[in-house]
Amino acid sequence: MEFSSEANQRIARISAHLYPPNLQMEENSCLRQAKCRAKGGAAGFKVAILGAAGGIGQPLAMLMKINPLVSVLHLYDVVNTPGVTADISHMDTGAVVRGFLGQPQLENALTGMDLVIIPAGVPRKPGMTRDDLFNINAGIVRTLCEGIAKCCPNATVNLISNPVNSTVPIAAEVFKKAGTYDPKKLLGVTMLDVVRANTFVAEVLGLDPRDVDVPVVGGHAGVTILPLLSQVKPPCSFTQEETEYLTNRIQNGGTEVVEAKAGAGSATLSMAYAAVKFADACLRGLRGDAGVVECAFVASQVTELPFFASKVRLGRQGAEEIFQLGPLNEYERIGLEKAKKELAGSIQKGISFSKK
Ligand SMILES: NC(=O)c1ccc[n+]([C@@H]2O[C@H](COP(=O)([O-])OP(=O)(O)OC[C@H]3O[C@@H](n4cnc5c(N)ncnc54)[C@H](O)[C@@H]3O)[C@@H](O)[C@H]2O)c1
Ligand SMILES: O=C(O)C[C@H](O)C(=O)O
Repeated sequence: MEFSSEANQRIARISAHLYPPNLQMEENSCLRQAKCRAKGGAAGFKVAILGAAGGIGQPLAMLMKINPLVSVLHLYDVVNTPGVTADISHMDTGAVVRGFLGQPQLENALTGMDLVIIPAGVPRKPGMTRDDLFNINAGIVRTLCEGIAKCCPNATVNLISNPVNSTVPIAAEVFKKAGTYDPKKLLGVTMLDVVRANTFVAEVLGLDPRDVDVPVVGGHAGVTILPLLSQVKPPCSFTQEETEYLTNRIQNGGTEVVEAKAGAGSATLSMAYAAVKFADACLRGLRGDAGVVECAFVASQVTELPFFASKVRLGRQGAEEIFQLGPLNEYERIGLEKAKKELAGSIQKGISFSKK
């Protein structure tokens, strides 16, 4: 195919803008021509996924490519991003997709981002707790957050990597050290607990899960996952047996998947769904939509602990309002004490790691 020299210059200009040399995947002039003429990516937010080639990262990337609020999607991982990027980039939706491979490309992946979603790190195998992932994932999260502090200090961060109860405090310490910490913009993703709670409660009530809203507070591991079944919408009541069954199933939903996968990892597909639901809420908040409320693990004064998951209102500044827990029944009050005890240790572990 022949192009006029004027057209070639235009292609080169736009291509250089979209794909600076150090970001370029292999491409030929026909491909550049296609990029030149492609529409999309005009209005919207710039989103990076760190750990984009993983079990969560890939379906998450696919779902974010469909999200009309996203104009630019950066996919970063230490392996396999060229393939994932090529694959996702063929989807005929508006977001422009760029791939970044390995630490030397981290800064380019992050520069200019509005929202950074982090599912990077190792998942559990049967018999492990989330805390068993600490030794590997703490360092990964620290490095990635150092990059965020340097390249997109105003971005909202959705942190998925486990143990969330410790990785969020680690991220906060990194940002404090860099002088960029905005507690409203650092959100630990506990949406999967809400998604599971809605599903399991709907099963018991015989309802459509889309009509059910269960607040889940505390943190994201075992007894720190505290569903407030007394506050379910639509209003309903449960027998003691149902309350115990539901609380136990919601708290152990992650382990249920880890055991079913039998060594092949933990929840990825439901997590990608939950991550996109949460990221979409963050983007709607950033856009200025009113009344966007979801649960998240954030810096908090709801309890005496420095971090706690509860309902938050998402706005232009991130988690602009953090809601109190509301009235708890006796069962939930006992659960809250257990949750706080375990959470205190996990939070401290994250803070101590960062201060070493
Ligand atoms: N918050 C939640 O509700 C929730 C739910 C499910 C899983 N998780 C956690 O999410 C994490 C990822 O799970 P997964 O199933 O996708 O694991 P995975 O192993 O399939 O994918 C992780 C990806 O992270 C990448 N990675 C590793 N080190 C990296 C680094 N330094 N920089 C960038 N990328 C890096 C890997 O190459 C891999 O592609 C785990 O820690 C898991 O426990 C959290
Ligand atoms: O259980 C895990 O290890 C992964 C995740 O935290 C989950 O809740 O599914």
